[in-house]
Amino acid sequence: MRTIVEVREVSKRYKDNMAVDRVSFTLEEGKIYGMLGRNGAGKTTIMQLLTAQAIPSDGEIRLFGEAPYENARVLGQVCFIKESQKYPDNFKVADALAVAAMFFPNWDASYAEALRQQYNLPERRQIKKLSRGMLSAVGIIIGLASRAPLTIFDEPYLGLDAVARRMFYDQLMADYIEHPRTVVLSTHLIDEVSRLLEHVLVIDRGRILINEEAESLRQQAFAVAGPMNKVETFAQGMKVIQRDPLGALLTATVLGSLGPEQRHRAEELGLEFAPVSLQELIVQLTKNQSEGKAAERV
Ligand SMILES: Nc1ncnc2c1ncn2[C@@H]1O[C@H](COP(=O)(O)OP(=O)(O)OP(=O)(O)O)[C@@H](O)[C@H]1O
Repeated sequence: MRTIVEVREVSKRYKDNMAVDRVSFTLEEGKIYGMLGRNGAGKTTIMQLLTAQAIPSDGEIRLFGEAPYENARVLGQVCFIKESQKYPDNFKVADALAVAAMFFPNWDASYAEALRQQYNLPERRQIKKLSRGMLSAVGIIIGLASRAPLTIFDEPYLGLDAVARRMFYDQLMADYIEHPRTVVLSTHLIDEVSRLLEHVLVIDRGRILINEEAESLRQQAFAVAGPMNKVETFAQGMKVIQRDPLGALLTATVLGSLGPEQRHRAEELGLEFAPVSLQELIVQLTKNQSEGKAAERV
């Protein structure tokens, strides 16, 4: 797979605050990445650096093999949808879509129109008069219909209800399958998007804590469910990272990979395996790793 983004030892300093601290990673063509992390971790700053909206204090960024700054050829291939997008004061929905159509070479006008109708966005309504959720829908439509080879969504769902968010995830998946491209999704709603993510980048205090395929992350834990006492017997001596009781039943999430011996023991006890929550796993790994890193720094 072709590498389309290379970030080498990049830092961004705001006065005495290191928002991004010597970060290196690559993004490959045709993959969906999750950029995850706590508030203030540095995710938006990294996305601004990638899209040339901020300049690194140190290090180097290459997009499609070139430096992105003031490089129209590169920036036409990148679509960055951010939560705080500003539009000119009297812009209508139709104007925002018309400008996007001019900017993005792969723009699909009929797809944009179909999405506009699905999200019930009145074409002639001024953007400043849209509700919060409708404003997010404008960003989502532009992000999807741009079909940009690198599309970045920074928490694109603010104000969207659960039905509309679900619509976005389904549309993203369907359109990505037909038109593969690289997508970066930054979100706090990890469980909602976890089925979409192929690769996970977890940022913590300006550094990368986890840079791993989602599938291999999922294999780092398993969940086992059944009568409470039997689950506890099974899990003795294991690292249980979460216990979800439901009446007399318990689902325990255990860190570690599931071997044939454990599978056999679980079967003997009549226990079942359940899917692991990526969100819970990331919370736990983040906790472990940042505690480890804090200890290293002492
Ligand atoms: N323009 C700026 N000037 C000064 N400090 C900034 C600026 N932009 C970001 N920061 C600081 O950089 C750090 C990282 O912020 P950033 O917005 O990248 O985090 P984030 O991971 O996107 O957070 P959230 O999930 O809350 O959106 C924070 O400490 C923030 O206060």
